[in-house]
Amino acid sequence: MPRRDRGNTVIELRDASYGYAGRMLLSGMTLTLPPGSFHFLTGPSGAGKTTFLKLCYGELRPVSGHLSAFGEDLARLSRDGLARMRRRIGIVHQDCEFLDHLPLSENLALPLVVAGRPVVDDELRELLAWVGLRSRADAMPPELSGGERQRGALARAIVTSPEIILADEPTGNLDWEMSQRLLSLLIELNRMGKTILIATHDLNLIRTAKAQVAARVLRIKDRQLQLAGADL
Ligand SMILES: Nc1ncnc2c1ncn2[C@@H]1O[C@H](COP(=O)(O)OP(=O)(O)OP(=O)(O)O)[C@@H](O)[C@H]1O
Repeated sequence: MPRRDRGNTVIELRDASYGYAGRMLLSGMTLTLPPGSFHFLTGPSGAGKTTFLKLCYGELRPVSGHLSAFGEDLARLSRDGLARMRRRIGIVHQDCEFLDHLPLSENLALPLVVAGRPVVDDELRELLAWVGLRSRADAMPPELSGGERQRGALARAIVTSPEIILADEPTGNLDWEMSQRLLSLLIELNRMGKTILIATHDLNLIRTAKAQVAARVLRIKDRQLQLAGADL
């Protein structure tokens, strides 16, 4: 199926708003995420970071305004169209849930199976090695440490080669060394051309990233999405 990208936006919002049960949470959001860009999303707990990511991957739809992904208006996408769009997005969820009765390697293969794509063992092994989990392929998820789970979740998010990675507090429960390790994987993905958006509270992580990559910081404040200044 031909893709109708405009080529210069991965995610675009124009005056988009969202609220739960009639209570406005995010309003008047206007933003363009170009391909290959690197953004952080910050804001106090409860500000709406997870909600914003859910809007970006079509789990939620704006109550007003416009949101498009890869040039396609989410409001006009059919179920199939939405499923196709989601395959182009890798999501690292805050709780990085796995199916506990399947070994890590099979958890990683699941998105490929769901997408009807072949599972190539060598490629899975290579991906596991890239996130430093080569020796954990047969481990069951409950046996994994917090850092191993987060790296496993990142591997699972990118196994289908998505164009953008949305990560929700990917270093939330990690020590500083492991946070830096995860960040360096995300930076490497960005250097390969992937668009990255990371929700985080961790200002040290943002400072460390900004020393290595042209990262910009989005902040949710007073229900508005703002581009933060250079003061972080
Ligand atoms: N399904 C829902 N129904 C009603 N309210 C919700 C729902 N999901 C989230 N909220 C509320 O919306 C607000 C924003 O939640 P969200 O999880 O997006 O914030 P966040 O910035 O990611 O928070 P944190 O940093 O604590 O993870 C919170 O007040 C939350 O209670």
